[in-house]
Amino acid sequence: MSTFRVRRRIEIDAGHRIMTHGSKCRNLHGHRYVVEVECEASRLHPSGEQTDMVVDFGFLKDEMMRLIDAPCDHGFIASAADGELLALFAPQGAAGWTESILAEVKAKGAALTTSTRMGTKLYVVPFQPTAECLAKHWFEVLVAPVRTRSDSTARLVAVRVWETPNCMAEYAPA
Ligand SMILES: Nc1nc2c(c(=O)[nH]1)N=C([C@H](O)[C@H](O)COP(=O)(O)OP(=O)(O)OP(=O)(O)O)CN2
Repeated sequence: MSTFRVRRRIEIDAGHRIMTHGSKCRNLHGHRYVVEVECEASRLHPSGEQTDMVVDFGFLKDEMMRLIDAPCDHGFIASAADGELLALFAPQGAAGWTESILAEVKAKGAALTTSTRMGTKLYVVPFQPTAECLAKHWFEVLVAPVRTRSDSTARLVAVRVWETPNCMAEYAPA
């Protein structure tokens, strides 16, 4: 049986910190993240606007921009467990702000807000924002849209996240 594979990348700029890191990554810092998705199919579309494709690269870009770039580019990605960091973003005098963010993370798997002390973009996730965990998170948010946009032809098989040109993590469930 044949297998066709396609890959699509986007790049975003975002801040984060790894609060448990034993060294420099405890500091607030940023990366120009490269995020790559890989999809495969055993057959190409036989007809329609995606004829002879696994999935239109443009459709992959649309979904990556909607689900990764829009919430995270030029934002800060924070762990819901990083109370000291969330306190920096909490608006002064806004009682219950942290609790409502944590409730949204629990209900939806992540929370996006610009209602922060400086009005800046904050994306809160229920894990430490390592490259490994971000790859898994973005896999989970993209798996259904890839299926839908490809009319069930393409299957998302891997998400890769580069923090630097030299450091990459991959999530590819068995
Ligand atoms: N397995 C992982 N290790 C580390 C992660 C991670 O997400 N997964 N993250 C970090 C830090 O966020 C750090 O910014 C990147 O690590 P490091 O290689 O130490 O950074 P450099 O700036 O030295 O990278 P260069 O490519 O050499 O410029 C740490 N570890």
